[in-house]
Amino acid sequence: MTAPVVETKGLVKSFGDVTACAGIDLTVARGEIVALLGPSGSGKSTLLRHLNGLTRPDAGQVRVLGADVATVKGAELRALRRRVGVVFQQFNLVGRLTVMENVLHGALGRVRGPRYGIVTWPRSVRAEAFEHLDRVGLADRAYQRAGSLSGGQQQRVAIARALLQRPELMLADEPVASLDPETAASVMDLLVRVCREDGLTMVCTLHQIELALEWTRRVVGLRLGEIRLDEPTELLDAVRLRGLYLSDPVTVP
Ligand SMILES: Nc1ncnc2c1ncn2[C@@H]1O[C@H](COP(=O)(O)OP(=O)(O)OP(=O)(O)O)[C@@H](O)[C@H]1O
Repeated sequence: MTAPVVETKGLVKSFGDVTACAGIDLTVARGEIVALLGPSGSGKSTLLRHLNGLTRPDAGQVRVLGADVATVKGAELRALRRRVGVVFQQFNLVGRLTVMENVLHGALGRVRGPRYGIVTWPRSVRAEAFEHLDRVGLADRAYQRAGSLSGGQQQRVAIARALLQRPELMLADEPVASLDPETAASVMDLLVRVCREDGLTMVCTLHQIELALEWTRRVVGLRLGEIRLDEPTELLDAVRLRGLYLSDPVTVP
């Protein structure tokens, strides 16, 4: 059996007196497409940030692609981050640069030296970047300023940039929260499709129950920093998932 891509055991993380993760056990196998759902403040983003070493646990274990996130540092941490692509809610593109330059930034971890302008990148990397732009449907926008694109197009560029990293694990933190419903569905479709095509594992925080039900294979529901539900999507429905968002009896005034 191959080792899990993600394995947390008893993960605890607090910020002052707020406990964001209250002992999380989560195992994600290679190739799984997992949604993290739960109300605001339930710990979804904090859990996700542990998975590329942006946050370290106060207690418990976090293993990602074989690395121990509690202790990994220096070159080993950089190597882990190269293997983990991240897509953010706000796209995080450099708006004044072209679409192509933004995508090329995805290769910075494996192509040495500062790069100024597209032609300073090796031809093979440019070709690979162009392929990914084509996959996300934006080959014809390669030389346009990234800041001039719509939100949905910018997120497609961010996905192409993450793919150029050649990641094994894709993390997406509310990747469609800033988009209108139709665009959100098309970007989710793209994200899940490219992950499947490339055999990537994906963990994605979402606010929209319907998108999780339609596009992901497994839902992990968080509440107050704990996993309250972890099931294959096919066994779930919107009514059960909405239960995650209802107040706990103990917190009702
Ligand atoms: N860097 C930080 N400093 C202080 N508190 C933090 C920090 N990061 C998270 N928290 C707190 O930890 C709790 C969990 O936050 P987190 O962002 O993980 O929740 P979330 O489920 O992703 O919420 P949302 O859906 O609103 O993004 C919240 O109470 C939040 O205020």
